[in-house]
Amino acid sequence: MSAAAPDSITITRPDDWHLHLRDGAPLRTVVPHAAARFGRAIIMPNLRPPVTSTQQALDYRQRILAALPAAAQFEPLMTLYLTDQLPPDEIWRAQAAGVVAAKLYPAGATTHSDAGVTDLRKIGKTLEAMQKADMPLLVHGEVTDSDIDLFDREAAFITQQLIPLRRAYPALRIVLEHITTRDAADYVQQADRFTAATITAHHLLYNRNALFTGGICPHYYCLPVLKRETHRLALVQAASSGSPKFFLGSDSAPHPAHLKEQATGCAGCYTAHAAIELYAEAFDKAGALGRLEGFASFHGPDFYRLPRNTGRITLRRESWTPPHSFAFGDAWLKPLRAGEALPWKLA
Ligand SMILES: NC(=O)N[C@@H](CC(=O)O)C(=O)O
Ligand SMILES: [Zn+2]
Ligand SMILES: [Zn+2]
Repeated sequence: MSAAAPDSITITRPDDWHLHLRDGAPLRTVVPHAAARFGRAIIMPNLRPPVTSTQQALDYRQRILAALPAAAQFEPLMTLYLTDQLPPDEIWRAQAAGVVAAKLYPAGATTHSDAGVTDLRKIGKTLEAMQKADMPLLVHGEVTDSDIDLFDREAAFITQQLIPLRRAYPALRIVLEHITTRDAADYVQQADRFTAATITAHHLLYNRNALFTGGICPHYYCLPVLKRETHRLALVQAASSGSPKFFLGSDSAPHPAHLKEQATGCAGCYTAHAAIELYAEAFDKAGALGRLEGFASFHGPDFYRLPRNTGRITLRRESWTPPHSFAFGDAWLKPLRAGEALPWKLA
């Protein structure tokens, strides 16, 4: 085939800069999926109870490592969950112990965010410590105000919260996580070098029609929710632009199928079983496979100031079909594209 549409692509081993692994028995399903693809992953701290101390992060890290297959080489990069009460000292303790970032969940914005921050003014001292320690702040960027339309909550967060935050802590490295709108892509693109964003595979592949095609489809429901096509196109453009501000964060967020399929189904799409394959599909569709390596393997470590991985992975243009479910502790997990063919396969 021509160079424009190769049948295989070999790239530096990628990393996942936004990943939910959960805890307990489900780790045995989720951790091997991530470790087969990625060298490292930023592990989200929204457990119940949340990971709010250095010791909890270190203990959680051990449980993740214990769930790794024998030959796997995978480094979980741990994060702290910010609350109104997190003492600034904890930032220094965490950094000394190798915790790489802290996560801002506006209280009530998403899954397991009830212990999150109720008002940014309450965590000023902690943010100051982070800026001084040069520890990145990871942000779920949605306002929680019920007066704001659900589809506008990311754009409102940028104007109401992020721009003032950016101004108040100019040297704080901020990652706007899982961006879903043209507004966010434009904001990050024009922001300074201390600001970056992650983009999920599902937001590159789908618009909000996926939620309602043929009936309500809870396995496409995540937060921030899928947006209209113009936004998806802006995300594809940002991800494949070559800009170092955008990098891979799958936001693979497993929930037992019965909790997604009930009357109030919970938010989160599971993609860890095929994450890099789904990104390859999105980049291929955009005619931008040549830009996948920068997005998946270089821009993240460069922003986090970590070395790039040295190993490589190969993806082949070869159809395969993810199973209908995976065991998930005592329950079942339904992966994205369950039972539907994917065009790219990990060699
Ligand atoms: N993305 C989601 O829809 N859900 C995530 C939380 C989050 O990343 O906001 C989860 O933990 O389930
Ligand atoms: Zn989030
Ligand atoms: Zn997430």
